[in-house]
Amino acid sequence: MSSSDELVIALPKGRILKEVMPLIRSVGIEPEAAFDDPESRLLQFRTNHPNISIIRVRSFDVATFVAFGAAQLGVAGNDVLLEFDYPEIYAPVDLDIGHCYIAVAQPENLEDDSDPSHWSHVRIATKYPNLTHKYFAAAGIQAECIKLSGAMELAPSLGLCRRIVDLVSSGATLRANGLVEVEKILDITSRLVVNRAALKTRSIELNGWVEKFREAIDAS
Ligand SMILES: Nc1ncnc2c1ncn2[C@@H]1O[C@H](COP(=O)(O)OP(=O)(O)OP(=O)(O)O)[C@@H](O)[C@H]1O
Ligand SMILES: O=P(O)(O)OC[C@H]1O[C@H](OP(=O)(O)OP(=O)(O)O)[C@H](O)[C@@H]1O
Repeated sequence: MSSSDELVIALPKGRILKEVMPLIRSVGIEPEAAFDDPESRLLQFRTNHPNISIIRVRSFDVATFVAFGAAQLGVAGNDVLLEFDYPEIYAPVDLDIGHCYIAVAQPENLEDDSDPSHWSHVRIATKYPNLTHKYFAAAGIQAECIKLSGAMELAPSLGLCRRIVDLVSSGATLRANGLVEVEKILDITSRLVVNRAALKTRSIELNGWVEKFREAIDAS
């Protein structure tokens, strides 16, 4: 499957997929049966539109596939978009799904100064080193980031660092691991993303899909 009029949509395969699929279906895109078969090892799926396929990848990789033009459309959280900050990605529609926020957290029994405005240097475990670095730099604080891919909440109790920057939704993961939120950084939702070059060369087609997603959100 690769011709110049093929449209590839990159979707995140993790927790957000079950919120994404009703939207994909509401704009009239239905993947082939293998998409819902847990035994299937397929990674690219045909749809009811002969020129449209769906790939299912890690949420960070959605941004990379779209930025490099390997996929023309996708769905990604603004956590991922801000972390990469790819100029090639345009994010025109807030899909109003994947609601959570990014926060700084630390052990509830941490004795030192927990007022961020008093810090000059912090060591932080996070999946978002660029975003974390920029956030603290804006406040004149140098952040030394230790990149993890998940389970950040383990880092303080095992002595990797004292603080983490991670996503929070219900707060249950922080609580279960003896951490408390110190500062909220940013609200997060998932966005429809488009490769900017493709938007120029295939503007009627891609703007048409952008409009359909907008209408689906407005109607929901
Ligand atoms: N607890 C949460 N509640 C709501 N949305 C979340 C939550 N955690 C993450 N998200 C959103 O979903 C996206 C994907 O989540 P996450 O990075 O945790 O992936 P995952 O489901 O663990 O899968 P993978 O690591 O394989 O990509 C995040 O980028 C974020 O925008
Ligand atoms: O506030 P809560 O409702 O507990 O949600 C927050 C958790 O959800 C995400 O992790 P996820 O479950 O996706 O696992 P991960 O550690 O692999 O990213 C995030 O990284 C937090 O750990």
